[in-house]
Amino acid sequence: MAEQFDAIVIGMGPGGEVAASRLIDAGKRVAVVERELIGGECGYWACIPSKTLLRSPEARYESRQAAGLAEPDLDWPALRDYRDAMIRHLDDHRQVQGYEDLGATVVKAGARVVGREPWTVEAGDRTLSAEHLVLATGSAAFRPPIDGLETVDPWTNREATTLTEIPRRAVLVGGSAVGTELGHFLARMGTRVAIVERGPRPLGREEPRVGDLADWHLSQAGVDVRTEARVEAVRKEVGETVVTLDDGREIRTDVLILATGRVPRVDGLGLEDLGVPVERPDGRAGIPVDEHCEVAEFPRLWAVGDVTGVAMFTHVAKYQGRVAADTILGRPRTADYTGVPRVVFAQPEIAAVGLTSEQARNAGMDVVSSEVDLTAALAKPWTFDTEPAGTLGLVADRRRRVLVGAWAVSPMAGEFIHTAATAVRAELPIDVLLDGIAQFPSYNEGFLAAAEQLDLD
Ligand SMILES: Cc1cc2nc3c(=O)[nH]c(=O)nc-3n(C[C@H](O)[C@H](O)[C@H](O)COP(=O)(O)OP(=O)(O)OC[C@H]3O[C@@H](n4cnc5c(N)ncnc54)[C@H](O)[C@@H]3O)c2cc1C
Ligand SMILES: NC(=O)c1ccc[n+]([C@@H]2O[C@H](COP(=O)([O-])OP(=O)(O)OC[C@H]3O[C@@H](n4cnc5c(N)ncnc54)[C@H](O)[C@@H]3O)[C@@H](O)[C@H]2O)c1
Repeated sequence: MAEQFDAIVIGMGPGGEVAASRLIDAGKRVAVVERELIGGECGYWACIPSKTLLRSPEARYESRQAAGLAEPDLDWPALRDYRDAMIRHLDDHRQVQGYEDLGATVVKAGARVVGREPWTVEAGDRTLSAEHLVLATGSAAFRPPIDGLETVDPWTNREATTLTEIPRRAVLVGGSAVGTELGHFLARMGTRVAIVERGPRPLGREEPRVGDLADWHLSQAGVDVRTEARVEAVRKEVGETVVTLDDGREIRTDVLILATGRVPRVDGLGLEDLGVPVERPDGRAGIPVDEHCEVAEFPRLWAVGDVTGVAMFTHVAKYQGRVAADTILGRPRTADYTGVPRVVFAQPEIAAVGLTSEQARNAGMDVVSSEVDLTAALAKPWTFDTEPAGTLGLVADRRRRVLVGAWAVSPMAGEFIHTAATAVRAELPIDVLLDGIAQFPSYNEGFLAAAEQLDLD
């Protein structure tokens, strides 16, 4: 006999947690099913450990840039211990207890969907059924077809973010967000790092200028960035791994790290048997959802987070969790992704929002763009760093006189990009930006400087 609920949530990463919490708060009977750890990839093997690890080498480097400061020592065992505390020593019993205390049923097992009307799920030795089913199963590291890959025990984000010793040498395959962040971390910790990226520059989805600046800063950190290069084969030799590139060159390393993207986790969920699509209209993997995060033609089936393939960020997973839960609760919300910030926690931070110039042109806009060297335009970089760097760019639609995109490669870019995120989302008239009064001295003043460079007439 199935246990009855108002809603079942499969997968308790940030997307599932937000959806479940909102439904529980509203008094719904909720079952949550998690096969690993409540908190998901983000909490244990992605955002939390990576940002914790990045902070200490970043602060050490920043101390070199602040006048009159001596560089502090970095105590790796202490940083590692703090990282372990931040990932709760890979133990979620408090989270399980927390949800049970709130009245939810927690099932720690892999879930499989076996029926609809009502949605029926098997998890471990239990059968659960509910009117609403929320799929929040996230994504897993993509393993590219490389000869010999499995013979060299490659790391994914999981081994990299829970590392216990700093490797002497590392080759990162892929130079996007994961490759750039791990590249900075390892290089600043003393690892000899190479990044092998098949595209012409790192961070290929961003404005080309952003990729070029990312490349420059990685090189400054000592990373050997190889672009338009692919790893063809890898093999083990005594005590090391040999990486062969498509041009025949070889790199010798201690660890090979895959940073080649992620695939939505849909395997084993039983969705195909029920006819639920697991491919988006553009052919990419992911459960296609409408603007309420509901799966078309499958009423009361919802999907949130990485499994939707919309944008693989924790803040998007959480947003979709809010949209789906509120819609389930009878307060329909429509998801809008125009103002999603994209921050790579490199040094300095790399942040973007909205469209690139090319995307804006492809959308038929009358595109104007501008770029300012923040060190030439502002006082803040100089009060902050003795050897400052910082660049900010804007993309605007001349016809509507609104900002449609922005990017920055600068200290604190991950914070001040939110000014642009709000402007893009709200279609704030550029004239308001031009009449803006930002705090002096701040990086935010850069938006006025860059807006004044836009050729709007
Ligand atoms: C190295 C790295 C760093 C990152 N840093 C950032 C960052 O700084 N900021 C940011 O916004 N994003 C970051 N991301 C992306 C972020 O981690 C993801 O976007 C986020 O975790 C997605 O949340 P989610 O809830 O969709 O899925 P997940 O966090 O993947 O959680 C899904 C959960 O579902 C469970 N599950 C899967 N299948 C089943 C099943 N059949 N039955 C039961 N349970 C199941 C899994 O065990 C997992 O706990 C990073 C990613 C990586 C790899
Ligand atoms: N700070 C953050 O918000 C943050 C941090 C890390 C990851 N993430 C998210 O996690 C997801 C995964 O990130 P990611 O960097 O792993 O993936 P990605 O999909 O962003 O990029 C993968 C990169 O690997 C390259 N690549 C793929 N196969 C290759 C091959 N065989 N040889 C050489 N290069 C190859 C691609 O060209 C691309 O540049 C992304 O959606 C990202 O936004 C976010």
